[in-house]
Amino acid sequence: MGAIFPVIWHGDRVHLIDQTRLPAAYELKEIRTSAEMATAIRTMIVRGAPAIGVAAAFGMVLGAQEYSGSDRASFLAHLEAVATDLRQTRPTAVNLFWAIDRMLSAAQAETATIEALKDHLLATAQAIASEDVATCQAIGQHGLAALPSTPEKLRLLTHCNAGALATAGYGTALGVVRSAWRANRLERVYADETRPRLQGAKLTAWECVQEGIPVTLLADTMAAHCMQRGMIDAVVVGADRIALNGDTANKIGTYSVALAAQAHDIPFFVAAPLSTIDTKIHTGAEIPIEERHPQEIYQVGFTRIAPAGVDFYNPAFDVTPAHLITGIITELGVFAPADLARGIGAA
Ligand SMILES: CSC[C@H]1O[C@H](OP(=O)(O)O)[C@H](O)[C@@H]1O
Repeated sequence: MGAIFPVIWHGDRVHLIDQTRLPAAYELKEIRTSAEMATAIRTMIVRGAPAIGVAAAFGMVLGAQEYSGSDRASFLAHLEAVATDLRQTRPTAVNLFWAIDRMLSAAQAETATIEALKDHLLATAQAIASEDVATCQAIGQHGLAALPSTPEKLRLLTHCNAGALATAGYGTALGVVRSAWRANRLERVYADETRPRLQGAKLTAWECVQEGIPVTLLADTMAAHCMQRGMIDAVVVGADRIALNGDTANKIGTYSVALAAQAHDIPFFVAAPLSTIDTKIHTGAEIPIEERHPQEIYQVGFTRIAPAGVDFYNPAFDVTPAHLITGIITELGVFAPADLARGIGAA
């Protein structure tokens, strides 16, 4: 298999890799309406912060296609309604809101006709996607330069899936992995399975196998043990929202990995595009944490693993405080958390 692109524009509709079917089956889900795109994001057919933003951008294009009138004001009102639906799909990944806002800004363009404006919206969504692939490749290169210089071939641990499937292509944390592999600087990836949705087992392991990258799958409880045994040289994870002080929201369990990395003096990197940095918030305490259905915890496949009468708590993300993060790898370069705001020109 060649490069992986989870969101593909196809004439007048979108084809999504159905990530709920991997690794058992590689299936494309056809999305023809903005409502179908909202459902696809909410049900994690497409997931991953940048990928959610790209999907929402094309959801706005589909929404524009659904308008058949000729009045600009009512067209813009229709787009705002579509944006509201898409905004309500998932609360944590700021890329979703960044992409929707960029599409609404594009809708303010002065064009001769509504049809020309629809074309402009499509071009904007396509730009968001192509820019994200280039951004991930830049993150990969900056991340490669930031990794420990020894050993020659590194053993990297990652959590969840911050790969091509979680972006427009190439990946953020897995973008660093891909760049290290292609530079002959990688021995193997240790992938946390990442309960409850198992993105590590189902998606990261799949991406590594597709690319021939040696990968060891770990139960989430094993990361600290592997660090204690000297099996891990560095940790690289993705992000869903980063505050200006560097506090980072990422998949649940990331904070635990960061604590273990600090305890064993192992570098812990966050890889994310600038579109993941929320310049409106100063600390991680302001990041909304999505809570998902308890069934994700009490059911594995078709098997219920907990008795009735049990309460559940299912936060999809946690916040790693900036002091546990060695560096934040962006397309502009790698920043210590304390330098992030100044580094991106937001100070
Ligand atoms: C490229 S960052 C992807 C980021 O999003 C994932 O969350 P989800 O699978 O729930 O969308 C996870 O936090 C990844 O690190």
